[in-house]
Amino acid sequence: MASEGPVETREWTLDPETEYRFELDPGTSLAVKLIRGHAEVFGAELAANKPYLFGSECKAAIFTWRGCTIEVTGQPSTEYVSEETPMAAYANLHMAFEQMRVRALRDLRGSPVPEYEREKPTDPPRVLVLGPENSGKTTVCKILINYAVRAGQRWSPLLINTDTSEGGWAAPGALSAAPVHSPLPTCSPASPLGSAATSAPTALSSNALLPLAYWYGHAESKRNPLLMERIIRNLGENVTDKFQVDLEGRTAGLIVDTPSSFAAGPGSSSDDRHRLIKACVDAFKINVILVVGHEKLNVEMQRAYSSLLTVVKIPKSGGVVELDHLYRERVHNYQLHTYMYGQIIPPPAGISSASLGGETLSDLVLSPSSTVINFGDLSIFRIGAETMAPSSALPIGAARAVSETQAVPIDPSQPGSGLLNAVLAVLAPPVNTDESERYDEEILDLPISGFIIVTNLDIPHRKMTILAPNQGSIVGRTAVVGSFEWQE
Ligand SMILES: Nc1ncnc2c1ncn2[C@@H]1O[C@H](COP(=O)(O)OP(=O)(O)OP(=O)(O)O)[C@@H](O)[C@H]1O
Repeated sequence: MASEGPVETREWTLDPETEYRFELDPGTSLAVKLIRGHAEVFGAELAANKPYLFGSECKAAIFTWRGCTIEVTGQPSTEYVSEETPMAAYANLHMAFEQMRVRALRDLRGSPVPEYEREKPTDPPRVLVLGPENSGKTTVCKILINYAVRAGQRWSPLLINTDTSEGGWAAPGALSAAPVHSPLPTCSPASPLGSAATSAPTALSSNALLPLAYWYGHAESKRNPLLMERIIRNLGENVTDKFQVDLEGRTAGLIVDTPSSFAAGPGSSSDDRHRLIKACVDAFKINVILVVGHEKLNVEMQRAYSSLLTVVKIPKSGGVVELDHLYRERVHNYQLHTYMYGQIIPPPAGISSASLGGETLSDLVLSPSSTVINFGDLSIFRIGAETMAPSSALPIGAARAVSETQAVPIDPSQPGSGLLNAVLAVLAPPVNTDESERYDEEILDLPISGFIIVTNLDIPHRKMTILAPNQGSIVGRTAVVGSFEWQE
């Protein structure tokens, strides 16, 4: 029940197993303080008496298992309390995964196993989350990861993001993986998974994550399924290598978030979808598929995989908000700006100090550097044809002029190079000295070391201005352009 307080501050008292849901308009923010009881945001526990800030266009829920009182400052465009949440089902899932982790760790350490558990498998959970658009896949991933991190063993599960329309910890267009050591805060659409040390390792403290990221370059996975598949397999190889040396880390398992196009939707061919799901299942050695609220997909997955792994249909939350195309474009811009400039959320009136998922606000302001370089300082490529239509848009049987996984060099001095205001991923230097592998092939398999923006092209003087998160030299490096455009 809401009660009127001083300027725009209201108290909400929540019954057990209910949640306060809110949506914010562009340019507004909301501070939430827990006054009594216990509460969490997508599985991350709120500390008492500390204002948590939620930024522009955020949509989230404060859930409580046993009841609580919260104080809310700011004016959401929508706010209400819901008594119907799927949290009990998600908590049961978490418990099942927890048992799998404990069995895996016990097996690794050679600890005694109770009689009734002897026959049970000792594999940790490696979970693929599938579902249609706006079904709450990312939210389910966050909740399950946060519960694992908070559990007795303080596991650090790997969270793998294959949804390139969401930046994960890098920028939109990237696929990434990172072990999560502390709960993921849910603060703003600009950093859907919270802070990561992608642009400024020193500026971010306890929550800093160092993701491994690969550049796909587009928001839609159906645009270049071959490249997507190759990147998934690359990520998988890295995860396998990591687990081979980090045996205890392996017992925490992993959770893979996927784009909605893996589930269904216009323009995504059934063959491509199944190939990409299969690529994830193979690459990450998936043993559980979660299908969020989609009967048909659940039946499809049961048919294809039930003999190999466990397929579970889980309920969709009624709180998940439908995000339209324009919202998603705005989020891409927020994410790119956050990567360069950090996250600056003006707190609502009446809140002087607030934290954003555990980080104080000043920690989150970054200062990128703008430098002028020569055209020849950077080798720039595009993967696949210049104007790549989705496969489904090509006439049946039509072959592409340029292979989808061919790295095509771009000459910045050519008019129409498409580089002005383009977002470029600077790749890690190649480690492969094997002469037999062509360099333009190898480019596809190099991880991202950072992102830059071309803010000016001076063709007569063969120079370009680059916005980069730091002043490190990029001379001699290789960069790949995608289809994202920087907007001031
Ligand atoms: N219980 C809830 N209450 C309020 N908002 C919620 C709730 N659950 C999820 N949301 C919000 O709904 C939006 C969509 O959720 P989410 O990103 O998890 O869906 P998705 O299926 O991953 O989306 P996509 O279609 O991009 O793959 C997000 O902004 C999320 O914060």
